[in-house]
Amino acid sequence: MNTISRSDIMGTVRNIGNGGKMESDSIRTVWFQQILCLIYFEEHRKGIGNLETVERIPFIEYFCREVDFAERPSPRLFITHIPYYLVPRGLKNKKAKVIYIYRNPKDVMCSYFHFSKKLTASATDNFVEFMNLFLEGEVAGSLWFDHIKGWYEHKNLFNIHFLMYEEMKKDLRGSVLKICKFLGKELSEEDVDAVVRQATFENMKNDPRANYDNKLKAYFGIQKKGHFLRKGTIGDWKNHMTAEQNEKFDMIFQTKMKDIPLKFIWDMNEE
Ligand SMILES: Nc1ncnc2c1ncn2[C@@H]1O[C@H](COP(=O)(O)OS(=O)(=O)O)[C@@H](OP(=O)(O)O)[C@H]1O
Repeated sequence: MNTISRSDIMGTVRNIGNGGKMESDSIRTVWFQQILCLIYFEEHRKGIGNLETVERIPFIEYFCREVDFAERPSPRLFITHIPYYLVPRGLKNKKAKVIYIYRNPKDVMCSYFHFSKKLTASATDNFVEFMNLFLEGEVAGSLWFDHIKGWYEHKNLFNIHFLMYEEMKKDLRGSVLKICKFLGKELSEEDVDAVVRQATFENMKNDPRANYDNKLKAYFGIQKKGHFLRKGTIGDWKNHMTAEQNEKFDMIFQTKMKDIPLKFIWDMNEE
């Protein structure tokens, strides 16, 4: 896919070390996928039909052997975790819109740790080891810091909007309205209510079209217990990291992110 038409949207969610979403890339990724489906597809919003979100909005880089991107009807919506330098060149003409969803990297790391433990080929079940791998970029998706810095430092090449997972969590309705505004989508109050209701963690967790429970085995060979939608909170890192680990993480974060003026939220009570 080298060209992208005017109506194309890529989301990139960079929730986890492996996360990124081209507007349409890594909040978390699956959350944004659901929100876009609810915004764009009336039947999804109304609960008619059983198409899963990943069928409506495919990944650019995974599970796409059966997908002919060029033939997809407009609006062409995609999600991805890939770094800015690997995206289709056509995105750089700014005709397609990109929404980059990012999450505080301590929660990204913890979420990724639990996801990774479910993988048949899990790198490690040990959090300390995982943290070292994460901070060295030895995880799928490579180094979180490089991913977000790459997109941010090259933002002028794209028609891109950065959105924080934590903001979505604290004000889902306001975030849905921001997304609609950026995308030029006008929804009735009732439709916005329907989007927000079905995009909450609890409702999404119980929505087989959106929760990826069916996909864990099919896509990742995962047979272990647990759900893809695990906790969906802000600050779970406090349940994982020691004071010493936290200090180490903060020092690395401050060094690597010193020139990136994006806001981060680390705690549910933080404004
Ligand atoms: N609706 C909603 N509300 C709040 N949080 C949500 C929601 N949907 C998904 N999630 C959380 O997103 C985390 C998974 O991120 P990704 O979808 O980016 O994963 S992946 O990159 O596609 O593997 C994972 O985070 P953790 O729960 O902390 O593990 C999901 O629970």
